[in-house]
Amino acid sequence: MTNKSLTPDQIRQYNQEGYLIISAFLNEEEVKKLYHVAVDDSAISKHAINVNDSTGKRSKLSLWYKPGDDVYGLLTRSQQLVDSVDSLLDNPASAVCHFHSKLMQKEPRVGGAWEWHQDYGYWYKNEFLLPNQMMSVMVAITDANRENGCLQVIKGSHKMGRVEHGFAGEQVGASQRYVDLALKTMEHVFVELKAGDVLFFHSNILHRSEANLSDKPRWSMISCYNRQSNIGYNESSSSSASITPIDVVPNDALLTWDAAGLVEEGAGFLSKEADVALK
Ligand SMILES: O=C(O)CCC(=O)C(=O)O
Ligand SMILES: [Fe+2]
Repeated sequence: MTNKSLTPDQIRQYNQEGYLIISAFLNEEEVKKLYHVAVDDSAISKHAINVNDSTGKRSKLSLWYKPGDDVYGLLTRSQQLVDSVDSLLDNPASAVCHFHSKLMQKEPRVGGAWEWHQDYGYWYKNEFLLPNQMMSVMVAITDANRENGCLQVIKGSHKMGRVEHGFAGEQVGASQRYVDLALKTMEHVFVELKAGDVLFFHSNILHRSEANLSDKPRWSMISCYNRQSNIGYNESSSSSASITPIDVVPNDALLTWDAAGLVEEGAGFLSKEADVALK
């Protein structure tokens, strides 16, 4: 990680398009550490939730609320990541908080698709009122491309505001009618990332991903951020986490601190039954 602030141009681009890619956000050593810890992490595999797509293909994800002193937490809490988020979220007077993080494990030939949705389509159900104060950050742990099911976005669709969501198999998806209308005038972008690249995206941007039909895994970590000023009134599992300012750590913590995988007790893993948005 470097110590570079986002430029006014990058901030403008995020506001205009609803997403921003920063290439090589992590250096090679950082990616390697993250990857090796992730694939060996027994807490991650033990708490993995299977989510089927509409064709029955299975995606695995592990989700936790409290960013700790493990490698993921140190990345989520790093000065560079938190400062970048701070410069993109609305209401700079209020502190940046962590809503939840998840490790997305799209295994070769198994990893399923994600339907078109807005993350705020879920989070609205948690009764957060202010979508401009929420965002997701995807860190590519492996390369992500068309072959292994990279994320796709509809550029500028965050400006539509929240779209109606309903069930699509086990997942919650955005109204197909509104997706179709958006695609008439807005660009459909495949967000291909190299391991170590980071994608910042607005809580209301429409996004999806295809199944992984390749023989390469597609692993990524997604951290979701919120402002302290944005209360999730129906957010019990993390009631305090999402409005507790992040305990920021230096950028070099990821490499220099003695950090490994997730600690079972501290993280507060999600079980499928417990989540209002997955139900
Ligand atoms: O990992 C992906 O391809 C998309 C996952 C996603 O959008 C989500 O979990 O909200
Ligand atoms: Fe999403």
